[in-house]
Amino acid sequence: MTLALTVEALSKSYAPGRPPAVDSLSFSIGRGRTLGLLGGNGAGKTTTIAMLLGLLVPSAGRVVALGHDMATDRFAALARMNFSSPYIALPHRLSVEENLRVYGHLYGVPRLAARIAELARDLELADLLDRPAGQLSAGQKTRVALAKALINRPDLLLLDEPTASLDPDTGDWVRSRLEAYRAETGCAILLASHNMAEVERLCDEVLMLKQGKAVDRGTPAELLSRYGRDDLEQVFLDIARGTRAEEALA
Ligand SMILES: Nc1ncnc2c1ncn2[C@@H]1O[C@H](COP(=O)(O)OP(=O)(O)OP(=O)(O)O)[C@@H](O)[C@H]1O
Repeated sequence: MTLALTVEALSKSYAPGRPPAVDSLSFSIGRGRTLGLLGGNGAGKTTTIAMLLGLLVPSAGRVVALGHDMATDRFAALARMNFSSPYIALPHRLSVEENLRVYGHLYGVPRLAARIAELARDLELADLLDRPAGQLSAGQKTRVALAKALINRPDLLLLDEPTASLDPDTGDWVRSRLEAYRAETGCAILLASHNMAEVERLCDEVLMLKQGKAVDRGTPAELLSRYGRDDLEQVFLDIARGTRAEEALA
């Protein structure tokens, strides 16, 4: 399998004397595959994604994205990566189209007007293109964030809570768009999510994080069988409450 992302013993300490936010994390994602990064609040998911994007400097470890070492060669990888996070606001006064144009230029997208038209059609954004980004509803903003995340046709997509604050129907629609994009392009996806049904649907493999450490991993089916549970929500609770993961790994 060709690997899109390899992470080796990645760690981040924000302050000396405090436990690391991410503690010697290792995993890989193959082309066309989706890895779910799961963990409770403060488990280290956002910190991990920020290091993968080069926004935070790791305290230790190595990241190789799309064949490029992020410590020495990150701009070559970043051109073929993208991300979506509900915590990063789009410039408010710019219209949706202006936002997409700015990001398209940042990523050096060829034939940008045609790409924006294609995204507007695929993501049903045509009616929003003239609207200032700051005036959109949370759900509309999430759709624009998805357009921004796909603008450069990434081969590696890092998604932090891509369907947070969406109603079930719109959330389902976003998941379908992601599945279609992955099938069409072979894009690899890292998905941090608190939505267990979403993780079961989209992820080939799941990594469970607790206090910055990987405490369990496997396909959704393997985790269900290992914990003797019917759904990932119950597995998540077992791990979060700390009763079963250690036994399962023993
Ligand atoms: N800029 C920062 N400075 C200091 N500590 C930080 C900083 N950002 C995050 N942390 C700490 O690092 C730990 C991991 O936080 P992180 O945001 O990565 O978790 P998360 O899994 O994304 O959580 P959530 O699900 O709540 O978004 C937490 O203890 C948090 O308080």
